[in-house]
Amino acid sequence: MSVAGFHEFGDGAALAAALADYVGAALAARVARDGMASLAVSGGRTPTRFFEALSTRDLPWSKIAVTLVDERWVRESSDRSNARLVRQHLLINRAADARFVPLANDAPTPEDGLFAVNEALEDLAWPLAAAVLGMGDDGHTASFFPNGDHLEEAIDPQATLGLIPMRAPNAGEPRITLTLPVLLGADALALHIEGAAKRPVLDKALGEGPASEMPIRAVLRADRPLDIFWAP
Ligand SMILES: O=C1O[C@H](COP(=O)(O)O)[C@@H](O)[C@H](O)[C@H]1O
Repeated sequence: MSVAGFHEFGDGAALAAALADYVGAALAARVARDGMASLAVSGGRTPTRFFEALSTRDLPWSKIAVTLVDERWVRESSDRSNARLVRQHLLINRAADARFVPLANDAPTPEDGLFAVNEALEDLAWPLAAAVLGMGDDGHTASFFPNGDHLEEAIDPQATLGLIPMRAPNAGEPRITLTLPVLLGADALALHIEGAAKRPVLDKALGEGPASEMPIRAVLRADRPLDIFWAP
């Protein structure tokens, strides 16, 4: 286990400010070194406050590209779209100058759209400067779902594909997700968890058991530093 820091906050606002500082520092360092930087963020319900805090940070946003760690294969008009969340809550204020590379397109399935998404991702500065993961109540992260049809490939530390479709009983719609090695390659890797109900889920994930049962374990057990940001 390689948790570099467990950062606990009294509320989501304090967490959002600290996580924005953490991600902002990683982005600024990469732009200073390479002239450009990439950030991959999670969707779902949790990141809204963090996105809004990050959007106000004084960063060289025109040199920063934002993408997602995973996406539901829905149109951006759907309120299930992670891209929609990013556009509404992150690509605003100062961050409106950032370039956004979504993980979904108009193709009918993730398999049909995969090639075009991969092509778009090629333009990003790799490895990621920062990746921010979330965690679902079932212990999934990104779209690494229990019983996912491509879970084994997605969480293989030696995975050769960087992006993979995923279908799972509890995933809702078909998904697309960055794979474990791409996420672990980020300069800064954060796990953002909010809500008292998720604390026992995290504690269970930190215990013994297979990663297939709680795929977040693949990240928690990886041989690289991970910073956990938690608030009740
Ligand atoms: O479906 C997803 O869920 C997870 C967790 O979301 P939350 O609503 O419990 O915060 C999220 O990290 C992932 O990006 C998203 O696609």
